[in-house]
Amino acid sequence: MDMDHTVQSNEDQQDTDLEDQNRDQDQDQHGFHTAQAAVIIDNEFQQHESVESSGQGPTNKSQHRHDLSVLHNPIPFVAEMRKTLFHVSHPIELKVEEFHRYWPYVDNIWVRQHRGAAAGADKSGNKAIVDYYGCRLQRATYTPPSRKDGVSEQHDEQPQRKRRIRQGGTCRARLKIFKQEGLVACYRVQRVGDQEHSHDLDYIDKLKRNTVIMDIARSEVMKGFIPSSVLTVLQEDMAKLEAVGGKFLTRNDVRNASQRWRLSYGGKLDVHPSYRYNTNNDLSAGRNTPVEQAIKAPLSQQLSVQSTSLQPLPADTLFFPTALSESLTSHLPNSEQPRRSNHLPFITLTYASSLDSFLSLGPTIPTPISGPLSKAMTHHLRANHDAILIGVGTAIADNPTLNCRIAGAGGYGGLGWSSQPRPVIIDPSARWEVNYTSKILTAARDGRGKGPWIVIAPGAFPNQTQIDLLTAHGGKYITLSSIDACHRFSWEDIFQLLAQENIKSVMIEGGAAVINDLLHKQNRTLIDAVIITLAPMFLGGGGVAVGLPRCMNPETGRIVPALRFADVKWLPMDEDVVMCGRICDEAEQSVI
Ligand SMILES: NC(=O)C1=CN([C@@H]2O[C@H](COP(=O)(O)OP(=O)(O)OC[C@H]3O[C@@H](n4cnc5c(N)ncnc54)[C@H](OP(=O)(O)O)[C@@H]3O)[C@@H](O)[C@H]2O)C=CC1
Ligand SMILES: Nc1nc(O)c(N)c(N[C@@H]2O[C@H](COP(=O)(O)O)[C@@H](O)[C@H]2O)n1
Repeated sequence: MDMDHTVQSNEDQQDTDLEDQNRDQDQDQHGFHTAQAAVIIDNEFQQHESVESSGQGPTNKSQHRHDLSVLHNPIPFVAEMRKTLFHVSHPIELKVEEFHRYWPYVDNIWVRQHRGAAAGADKSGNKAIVDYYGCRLQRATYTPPSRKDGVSEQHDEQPQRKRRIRQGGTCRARLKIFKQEGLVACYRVQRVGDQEHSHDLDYIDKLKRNTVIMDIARSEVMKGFIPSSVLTVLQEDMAKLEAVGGKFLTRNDVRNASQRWRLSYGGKLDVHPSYRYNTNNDLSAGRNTPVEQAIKAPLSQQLSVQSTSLQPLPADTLFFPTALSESLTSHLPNSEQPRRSNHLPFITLTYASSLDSFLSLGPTIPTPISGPLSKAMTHHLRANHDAILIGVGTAIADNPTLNCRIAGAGGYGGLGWSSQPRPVIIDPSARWEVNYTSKILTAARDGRGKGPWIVIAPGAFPNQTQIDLLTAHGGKYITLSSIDACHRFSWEDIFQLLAQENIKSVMIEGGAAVINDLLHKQNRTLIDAVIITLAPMFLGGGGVAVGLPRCMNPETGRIVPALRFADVKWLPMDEDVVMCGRICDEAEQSVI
């Protein structure tokens, strides 16, 4: 790794890691002591100086990235995000926009130490840099300058603050962040070394507040409100405040966050209106300040306007009940059940069928079969597999997205590409004309899915535009050389190829040719689980059907069922029913 230059982080320059202890007693009615306030320039304030107005009066307009709306309409899963980015127990890929959205919630934990250039560039020549971070508690204990005769060396004329010195050098947790440019730009956050934090998240939240909390506090005070009343309002919904990291927010924090603004603001501060209304304690009775006049709209109205800047879950987000997901666990890749092969990925065969065993009305007619709940179940399955595989017939017929749209997956409230499976398309002749508008690429571009891998045979030559397009979206063509005289890959070779690409589980979605081939006697031993949705409908003749050839017992000459599943569970899902099962062993099958 080439570390060619060192950059001192903002946090390092600004963070004194000292907290005020004794300014509570001697404060004026505005919640701070003017003389003391002049001494202390808060580091968070400096960080956000650029966004604060230099104007003298309070403002009703949000000039902060984070204001009260962030607290009332938090970004989805914010508490989980903070935990994830505290532990970083596995590498996390984040979209650039996501990184900038989430990082301010954890910038009290991690302090940037230095920056380097990551080795090389990707095939498109896109450069990458790498930033190294350490836990805030990694730095040495800070000792303030010694005092002579009770007078500070730095601010002889100023009264002294009582300061708490935190013990440094106690935590060795470190991480690095690769910042990769390109069409699908990505920040990869991963741990350096194997040292865990020596403390929990609360511990660091108690020591230092993150940027979001300080922004919220500052933005409310800058509307002209007394810091202590702002604190009360922020603490009204402790669960929400805790979720964003503000469990230990103090009145001093609120004062510190707004210190510079208050010094430049000559006017009178007022009690926060929500404080007054909620406590039924009209502290500002009889006053009708300009600030109060300016903020006539109910808080809920102010919030609904501001919340447009937040990112709600996409409209197509799906939810799957926990109780049902627990019922499926026994047939999912991480179950205790031994797998068929240890060197191949866990293989789940899944599809939705009508009562007459059709997958669609016709080879080129996309056909909704699953109801809303079983559709959500399919996406739950997608979330639980590393890859999702289809034949090229399905890619051409359906122009599918092949992503996971369950709440909590990457792009649906989750971090980066978490729970997003890798789409794999078996296309020996490279006949799928993937283009910029293909849904699968649109999803990859939007960070709602991964770029597809297309498995082709030697002699298939996708054009250079398609190759470049796939690469730019994080996908690729993979040539599988072992193809038989009928231009077919063996399924074992396909799964081996995916295992080499570090795929540990594959969900086979269809279409009919793929399903029928895999259910065939010679291939079914590769399947670990079968999850089939049955919908209450007949599609009628002409559909694309799942079926097996007639089967005869060679010893008796009698016709027997072609296949019966074992370890079966039927799960009703609204109007549909889902069957989970496994393939019986050969011996068990012959008993049928
Ligand atoms: N209801 C449901 O759950 C689902 C429904 N569907 C429906 O299924 C239909 C599509 O099914 P279908 O037409 O059978 O197409 P498939 O999606 O099964 O694709 C079949 C093609 O994939 C390639 N292929 C498959 N297996 C292999 C192999 N082992 N080696 C090499 N190539 C292979 C072949 O391409 P080539 O011909 O180029 O050699 C083959 O013709 C669509 O109508 C779709 O809507 C699809 C998925 C799920
Ligand atoms: N589970 C299920 N139920 C249905 O009713 C279906 N039609 C399918 N089809 C499969 O899902 C793909 C579409 O996925 P996106 O919604 O575009 O992500 C389609 O291509 C089939 O593989 N599946």
